[in-house]
Amino acid sequence: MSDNEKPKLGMRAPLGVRRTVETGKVKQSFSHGRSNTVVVEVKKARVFRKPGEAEPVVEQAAPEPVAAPEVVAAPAPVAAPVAAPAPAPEPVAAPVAEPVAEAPAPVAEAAPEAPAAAPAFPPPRAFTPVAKPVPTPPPAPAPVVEAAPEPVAAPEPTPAPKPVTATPRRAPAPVRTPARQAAPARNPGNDLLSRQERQAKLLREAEEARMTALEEARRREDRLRAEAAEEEKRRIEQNKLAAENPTAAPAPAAAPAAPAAAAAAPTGEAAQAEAGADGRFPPPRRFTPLPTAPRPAAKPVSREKNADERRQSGKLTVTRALDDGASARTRSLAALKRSREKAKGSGNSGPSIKQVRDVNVPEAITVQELANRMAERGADLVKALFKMGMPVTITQTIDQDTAELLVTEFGHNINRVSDSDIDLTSHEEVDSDDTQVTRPPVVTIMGHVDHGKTSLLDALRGANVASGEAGGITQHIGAYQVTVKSGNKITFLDTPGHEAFSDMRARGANITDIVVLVVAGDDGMRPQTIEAISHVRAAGVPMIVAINKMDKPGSDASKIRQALLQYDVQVEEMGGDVQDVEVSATKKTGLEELIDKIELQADLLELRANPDRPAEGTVVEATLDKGRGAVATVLVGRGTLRVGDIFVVGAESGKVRALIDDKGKNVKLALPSMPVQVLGLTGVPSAGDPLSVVENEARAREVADYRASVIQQKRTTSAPANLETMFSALREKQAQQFPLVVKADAQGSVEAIVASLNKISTDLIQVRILHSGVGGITESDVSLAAASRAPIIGFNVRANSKARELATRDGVALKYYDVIYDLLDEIRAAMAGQLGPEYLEHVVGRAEIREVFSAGKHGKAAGLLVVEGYIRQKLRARVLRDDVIIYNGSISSLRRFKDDVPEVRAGLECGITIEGSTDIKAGDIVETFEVEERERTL
Ligand SMILES: Nc1nc2c(ncn2[C@@H]2O[C@H](COP(=O)(O)OP(=O)(O)OP(=O)(O)O)[C@@H](O)[C@H]2O)c(=O)[nH]1
Repeated sequence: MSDNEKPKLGMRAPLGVRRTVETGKVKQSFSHGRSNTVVVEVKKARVFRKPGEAEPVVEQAAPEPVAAPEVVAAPAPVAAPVAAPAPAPEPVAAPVAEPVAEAPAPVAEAAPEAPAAAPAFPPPRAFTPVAKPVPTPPPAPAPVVEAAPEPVAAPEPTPAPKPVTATPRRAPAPVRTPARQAAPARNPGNDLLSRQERQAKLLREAEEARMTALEEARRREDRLRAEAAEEEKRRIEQNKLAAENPTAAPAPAAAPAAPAAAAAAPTGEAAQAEAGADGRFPPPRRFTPLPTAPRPAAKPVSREKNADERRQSGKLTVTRALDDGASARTRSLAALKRSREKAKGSGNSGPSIKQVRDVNVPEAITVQELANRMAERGADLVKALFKMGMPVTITQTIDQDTAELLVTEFGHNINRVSDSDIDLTSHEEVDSDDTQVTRPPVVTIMGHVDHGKTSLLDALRGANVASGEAGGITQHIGAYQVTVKSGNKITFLDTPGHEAFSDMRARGANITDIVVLVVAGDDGMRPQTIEAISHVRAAGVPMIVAINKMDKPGSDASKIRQALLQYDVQVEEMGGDVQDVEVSATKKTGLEELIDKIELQADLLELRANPDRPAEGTVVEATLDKGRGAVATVLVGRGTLRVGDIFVVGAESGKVRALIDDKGKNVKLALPSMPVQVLGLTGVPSAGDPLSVVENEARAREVADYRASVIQQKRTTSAPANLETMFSALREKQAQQFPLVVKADAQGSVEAIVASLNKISTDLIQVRILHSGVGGITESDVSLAAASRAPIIGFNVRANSKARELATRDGVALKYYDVIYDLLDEIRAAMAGQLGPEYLEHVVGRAEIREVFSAGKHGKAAGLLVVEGYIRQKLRARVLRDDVIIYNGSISSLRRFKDDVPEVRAGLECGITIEGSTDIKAGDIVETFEVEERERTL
């Protein structure tokens, strides 16, 4: 047919509308049970043919659908055989304005990865998978295209393209035509079904291939790890060898490692390994990086894996949160209980062997403490005691004998301990004569208040302490050492003269060698002079009488000497053996004579002590210093006290931190008879407490603890009940309480104040000391006082700022004193004020009832004869029958011969009515009395 030849009408293909699109749904199955349904459209290429041209038969290449993103991720090798089915039945120039046309590029890229496919089929020029996913689910067009090679991966023979060009093709296909035309299926339904089956099969196979690849990757990783471990091991061995034999060449040892390292490591590291292998320097320590394992698809999920995933993803889901809980789960309570029971069971499994103990039992011990020492249950001991007929509680104290019964009952051994076993006994030791040297005498100045003790001591030591004392009276024991003209030393203790300091005086007398009794020549014997004489006598120490103030015009020494005789003190001038001396502290007369007499007395006493032994002494005074803590003034008795010595003092212990002498100088040591301030105590001891240096801190603590326990026991143990204590307790209950908190600057002051306050107490009101102590007033003192609404007494101490604030807030009265008698006077007045005024009854008249009448609504009227005093209207009256009061009230009316009278005197008769209906009879006595209100004094 020539070109000019026009087509004939009859040969033309009939016109018609044919379906150009085939649609169907494909269900995709993915890992983890996921699936996706994709609507697949199969577009048929529209081919324009010339009339009479035969329709080409092209079979549709299989792999249209597949839009799964998962599949995209599949490793490359899987795609190998993919390109195979690509050959387009028609060499169609791709550029079509449809997304389908973009497909060729990725396909072409995939091709080199599938060399196997290359020789089998010629490379496709334009493979257009005609699958166009209708976006029911999300997949975008791009992944679809990329996915193309993957599903085709299966070496599926079916899609093998048949070059089914039954009719000769026209060479230049019109550009507008689609890439190829899918062959119209003879039976579209069957075709669709078979395609879906194929699709499913392909997917399955792709999944299998992926799993195989993952498995391979895992094996490879394991192999690499094993190699790395082996290499590391080899390297360590090699290093060890090199260390053992440094001369040996490291090269041969390293050699085998090199290739492995090279294989495992990236190129740079491989080079280093080689360098190490040639022996010039030891191979560097290297860690072979391990490839990270790809995420396994469908493995049983382990907890570790979950943790990894959580770490990596950083996403929190409900499942993960729940998993978290599971991973953090600890042992259940039941498991814990079981394990405990098991442990208990195992503990009881063998026959338990009772441990026999040696139990230290003191003279008195609480049941609880004994149980602790025996390692037995307290309840068992109580039960045992109950069986013995002793119903005691666990906190009660039992004696040593009862304790022994219990100890033996429970199969232990008793070890009876007495106080002396724990406490120090060194004070009982006597130093041998050859170790002793002469020591200075300790002289205590005693006497009544204001008789000039401090002034005399001032005069002796050349200082002026008296002027600095509050109120001019001594309130502490001052301790001083004076070097006299002869070069000898004398230690003086100044005691307070006020009556409150009786204990201090007693203490002074007890630790002294000689007492100087100061009596003012112008005043004579006074109460505290007499008390001092008693103390001296009780202490059994010699006395020297110093008659002071002899410069004063009214002073009479002979009068004093005579007065002393009354108290059995016979001075030399009166033919006795007590030395006496006339002095004037202000004029400094008679001082030499006094010193001479002290030295003479000291010589007679032959005072000696061993300085080369652990020191022993007595606390003269103790205070709590703000900066230095507890400070004790100690008079060394024997031995030498040194800085660094460990000591026990009363119930306190410590280590000597510093020693300060009476002039305020730091000294290294204190010899016998020397008074020193000791720093380094754990607490404030009591004045009079003994101080002993011990070998070590443990011993010091042991003794201090023991002494503290004894004090505690004394305080808490109640006195045995008897009638006397019962009544006194009853009296105390009836009496009003006057609570107080006492704080003072020194232990002796506290003691004196508390003793004096207790003396003020009467049957009606009693001082109750809530707390007393040394040191400033603190918040805890205020809190304590506030609880009982008690005032706080500060003697030579003040409250700190916080305590002041607290006191203002809680309304606690802070009372400061520096003179003890001011303190006592004020407290006395306050106590009297709390009691209120007192009422005194004065009986003013007595009358005898002669007759009794009824007085209607006024009660009863009585005819009386006044026998004593007078009877007045409105006076208070009592009716007595046989000396027993049967009525107490007042007289409402008083008449004489029917006339109201204000008063009837003794010897006259009268009539009275008394308030209330009282059974009065003839013969009863009416007593009238007046009540006087008087201010109370204590
Ligand atoms: N004229 C005269 N006055 C003296 C003499 N000695 C002391 N005084 C005075 O007596 C007063 C009391 O003296 P102190 O030394 O404080 O008396 P004290 O015995 O120490 O008193 P307390 O410390 O309270 O026990 C002071 O005013 C002294 O000046 C003296 O020898 N002659």
